[in-house]
Amino acid sequence: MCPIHPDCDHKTFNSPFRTITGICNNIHPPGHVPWGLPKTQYQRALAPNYADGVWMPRRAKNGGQLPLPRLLSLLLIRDLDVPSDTDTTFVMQYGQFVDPNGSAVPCCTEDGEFLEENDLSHGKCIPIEIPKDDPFYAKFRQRCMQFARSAPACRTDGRLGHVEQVSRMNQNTHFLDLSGLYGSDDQVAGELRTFEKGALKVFARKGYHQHDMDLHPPDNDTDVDCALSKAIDLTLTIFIFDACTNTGDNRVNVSPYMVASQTVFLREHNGVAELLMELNPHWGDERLYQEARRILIAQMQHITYNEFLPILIGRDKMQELGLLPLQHGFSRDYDETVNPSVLNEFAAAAFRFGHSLVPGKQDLINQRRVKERDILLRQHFFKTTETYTPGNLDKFLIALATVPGQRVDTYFTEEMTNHLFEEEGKGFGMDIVSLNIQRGRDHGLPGYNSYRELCGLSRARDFRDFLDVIPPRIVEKFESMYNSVDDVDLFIAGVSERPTKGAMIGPTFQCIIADQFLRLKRGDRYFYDLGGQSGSFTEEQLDEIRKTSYSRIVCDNSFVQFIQPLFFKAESELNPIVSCESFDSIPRMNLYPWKEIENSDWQIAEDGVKWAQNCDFEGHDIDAPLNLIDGGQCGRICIDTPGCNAFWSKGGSCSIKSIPEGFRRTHFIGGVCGIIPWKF
Ligand code: HEM
Repeated sequence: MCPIHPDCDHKTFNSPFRTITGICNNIHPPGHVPWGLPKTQYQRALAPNYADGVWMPRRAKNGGQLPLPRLLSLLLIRDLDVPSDTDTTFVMQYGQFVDPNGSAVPCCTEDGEFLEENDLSHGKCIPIEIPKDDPFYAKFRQRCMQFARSAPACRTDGRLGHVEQVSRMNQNTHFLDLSGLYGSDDQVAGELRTFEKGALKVFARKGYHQHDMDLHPPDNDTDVDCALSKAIDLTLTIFIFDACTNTGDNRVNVSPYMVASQTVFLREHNGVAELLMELNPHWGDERLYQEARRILIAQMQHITYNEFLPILIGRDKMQELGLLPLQHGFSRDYDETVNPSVLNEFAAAAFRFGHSLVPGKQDLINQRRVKERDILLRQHFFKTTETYTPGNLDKFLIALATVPGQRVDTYFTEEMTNHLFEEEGKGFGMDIVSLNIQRGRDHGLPGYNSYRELCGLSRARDFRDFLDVIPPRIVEKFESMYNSVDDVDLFIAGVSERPTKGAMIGPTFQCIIADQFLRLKRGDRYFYDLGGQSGSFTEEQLDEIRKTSYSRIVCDNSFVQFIQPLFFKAESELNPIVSCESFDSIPRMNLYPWKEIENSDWQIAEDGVKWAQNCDFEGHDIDAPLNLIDGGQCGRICIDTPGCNAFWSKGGSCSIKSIPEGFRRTHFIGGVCGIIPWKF
């Protein structure tokens, strides 16, 4: 049975707060599946290419087999350290963090052989064949690498036809909404909350500065295989039976770097909720939680578009698509016809560029910038124990800002290509490159050549036509492996492209990723800098949000004392290491614009906006929308006129362009900007 999604009611639609599941973000016709909800299908940039037109993985153009993914990986991928001159390891880590997006199906025998056909009757397996003479796996006698097909999604159009996927991993909403921190369904979201003072649950350590030592609470009930903890801190071993942390998304446990980068957001949420309570003692838990969540999501979106994307896709591309954040005022970019859902090409290929950046070791670097030690990735997949040792989280954070990042290329660490998710004592794991290539075929992604055309490059007729963006030594190998230029897999060709000027990635991945982030902006009615919406901030609030940087979040939520203002960029003359106390260099958001005037008539109900039944307002002569003010009063709100000189009055007009004496500027429900008499 396909899930039935409730239609959106008026109240939720007009709430200043986005829902946990993403429902009500888009306007959608009754009966249609709303866009961007958890466990709904990816959308596609190009129609799929399945061997049978429905679900069979893609085959070569001549109907034959495509080259074995592991052979491609062996031939094309090397483990070489190619550090970036300009960027830090954090670019990699943040990518994994924003990536907007079951039980394991056994597809191989315990001994690494293929299961009998009969045992594969569930049809979910397309295990990856390992060549007999594989230079690595042969010594372990492995011929079969686990690979379960992604689950088919219920099609949102309710029609029969080719299969669309709902990823095994992507249980989140499609939006950039920190669902990894807050959860994507109401039950999980509830489990993560304390229901007191708007706070999220933490594993609190006593005796330290408040929040600075809080960690994600341990989770003993997770479906990922987290190793038993041997936490060094004795007080911890009492509580932690299992080293998994409980968050909105289990993937946070994948490595200590990932845990460290998310923990600061957890602490930031609780810090913001606490400050909001000081400013607005009359707010209850729900209001504090929702407001803090709204601010946190805005901060994350700002960091993504202001700090991360310009490095990844380049400023020119951002400029071309109008993706660079505004310096002042509101954006008007929301377009209800834009589907924000994640593109299949993005999830199954392009955004996996990050796997090329993953370092083989994760470092612990202290405040004096001295490396204390490093840990090998293969020993730390899903083992977050290291982050529980006091002081280590700060050391991982400093390492993320200090160790040069890798480049996007065909150099991948062996930790990912031979030892991915290695179990203790086995000596081998899986190969991410093989998985990614196989995943693209599983999802029926057309070959690289089709995406070249989509992205404005010429459609290749001959392998030599790839030379415009791919180095000759790789093109030669493609030619030796693939029968036709149309057969080349998107993932492997994408990471092989030379980066576009000013970007980290080549033109094809750049085009797919840029399109995705355009959709995530234009298709999100709650995007942080959007004006005129129920979820809009006031201009003053927005100015504060724009001060956010990842460095400030780290400074405020860890013991890190010195950092460069641009966390994603290596330390340099223009980006020198400064004290966290230096608010000129690393500005801090001020929450004062969230202070609400206290007057019973104006209070916002706990659950957001409380609308009255009718609003019949006589004699309106200006084009300000009629609105119902909380408490049931009928009035008029001018929506963000330039300079925020809007005016609300019970019976007057809305045409006043400057703030008259005796009035002050404030914000109303839903973040609409206006002015009110001082006496309020
Ligand atoms: C320690 C680091 C990482 C590990 C161990 C890891 C591992 C994995 C694995 C095993 C998969 C599923 C492969 C499959 O069966 O199809 C996956 C998917 C993916 N990874 Fe990573 N990854 C890491 C870092 C990253 C980074 C840095 C990025 C991006 C910058 C990234 C982006 C993605 C995306 C977009 C997917 C597809 C998700 C989906 O289908 O919903 N990963 N990763």
